[in-house]
Amino acid sequence: MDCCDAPGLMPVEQALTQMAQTVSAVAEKEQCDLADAFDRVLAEDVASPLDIPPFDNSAMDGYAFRFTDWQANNTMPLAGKAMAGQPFTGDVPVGHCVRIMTGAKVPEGLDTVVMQEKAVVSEDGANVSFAEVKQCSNVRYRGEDVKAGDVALFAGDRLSPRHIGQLACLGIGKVPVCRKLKVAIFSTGDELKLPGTPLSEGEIYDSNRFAVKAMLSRLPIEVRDFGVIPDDEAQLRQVFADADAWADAVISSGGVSVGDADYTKQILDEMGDIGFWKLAIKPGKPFAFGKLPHSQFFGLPGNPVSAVVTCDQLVMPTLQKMMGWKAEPALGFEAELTARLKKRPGRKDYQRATATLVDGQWQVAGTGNQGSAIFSSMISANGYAPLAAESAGEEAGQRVWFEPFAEWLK
Ligand SMILES: Nc1nc2c(c(=O)[nH]1)N[C@H]1C(S)=C(S)[C@@H](COP(=O)(O)OP(=O)(O)OC[C@H]3O[C@@H](n4cnc5c(N)ncnc54)[C@H](O)[C@@H]3O)O[C@H]1N2
Ligand code: MOO
Repeated sequence: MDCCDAPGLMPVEQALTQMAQTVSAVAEKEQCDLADAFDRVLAEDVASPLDIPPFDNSAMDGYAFRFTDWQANNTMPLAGKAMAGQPFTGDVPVGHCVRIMTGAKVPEGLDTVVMQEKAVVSEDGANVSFAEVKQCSNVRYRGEDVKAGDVALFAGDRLSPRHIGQLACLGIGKVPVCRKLKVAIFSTGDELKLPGTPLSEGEIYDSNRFAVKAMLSRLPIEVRDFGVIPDDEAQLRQVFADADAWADAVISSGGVSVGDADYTKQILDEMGDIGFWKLAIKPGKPFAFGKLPHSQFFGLPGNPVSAVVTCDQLVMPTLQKMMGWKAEPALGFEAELTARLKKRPGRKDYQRATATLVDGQWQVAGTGNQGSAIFSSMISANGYAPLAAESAGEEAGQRVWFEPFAEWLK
């Protein structure tokens, strides 16, 4: 399908759908200690092995008794103590109350707890009176949070601190997780130098590999970095083969355009299948997706902003699916634009933008020069104002959609 004024270019949404349909989730599972499970992707539904809470317990520090005993006599002798972890043992005699702490098991047969602030203790400490009592108050019942057998967490959940807390509540020490995805990365280009080394004329620093590696490191992914590969067809072919033999996904940057040293397309064509090569996205039109003999291939454009934005918008959602992670769509909101955003119709444009809260209202402004080599446009931004392919720019005062940067860009 062509995209309006960008003939021959596939729309972003179509590309995302095609990629999602092409890839599948890693099949291998492993058992992981709870202590190491943070950030991993759950491979199976987890049903609770027990009721949570496992026993009726007190929600307050106070006194427990039978409501009917209190109705008979609102002053009751103390029969003993129930502490968290040290339950009251034996039977509570009729007409008696028990001193109880928050989290302590409510003794057998008792049904009501009154907080200590609402109790009056006799001078000798032997009796306690309660003026006002609501039946069954301040008791947390067995299974009221999660019942044994209920599915508490689902296959495809990425284990956040909240999920880790839930697994711990359930007493689960070993967690079934998906194997970590293996992703190989490399940059291509004779002009690229390692940061920290001096530049000769015509050279620049390799920024894409570092940015992409940092993004991948935010997810449960094993990254293998093949470094910078010069514009040499034979070397490039060897790296493609080595990366493919090891990885589930290979991500290169540079060499996907039409320049004399842009060998990537030719190699992918020979070794595997090209899914698509050009998209109606800005920045990042020459973005490649394809299949190598063993792995999926993503070819990021060389320009640094294009590389980061296409990795963020196209590669990361596809890797999420490969990781087995059933991720939610990105959150966003509408906000007022404070200055014009320039754009030509044709490609969906991920304008780097800053959202600011002014007098309780969100306002959005672009970050200036949106050139695909202007990396500083990423730095003052805290998200995107994505403009639809057909948009011819947006005026100040209009409301635009704003998407905060995903966790891996922060
Ligand atoms: N005749 C045409 N020329 C170009 C087109 C086109 O359609 N026709 N597309 C332009 C667009 S859009 C982009 S984006 C780039 C993509 O080019 P490549 O992916 O082939 O990348 P290179 O040519 O290797 O590099 C482009 C640019 O980016 C710099 N670069 C490359 N790798 C890195 C890196 N790892 N870190 C930092 N900077 C990098 C490189 O030095 C170039 O300046 O093509 C346009 N040209
Ligand atoms: O990918 Mo290019 O972003 O349009 O410079």
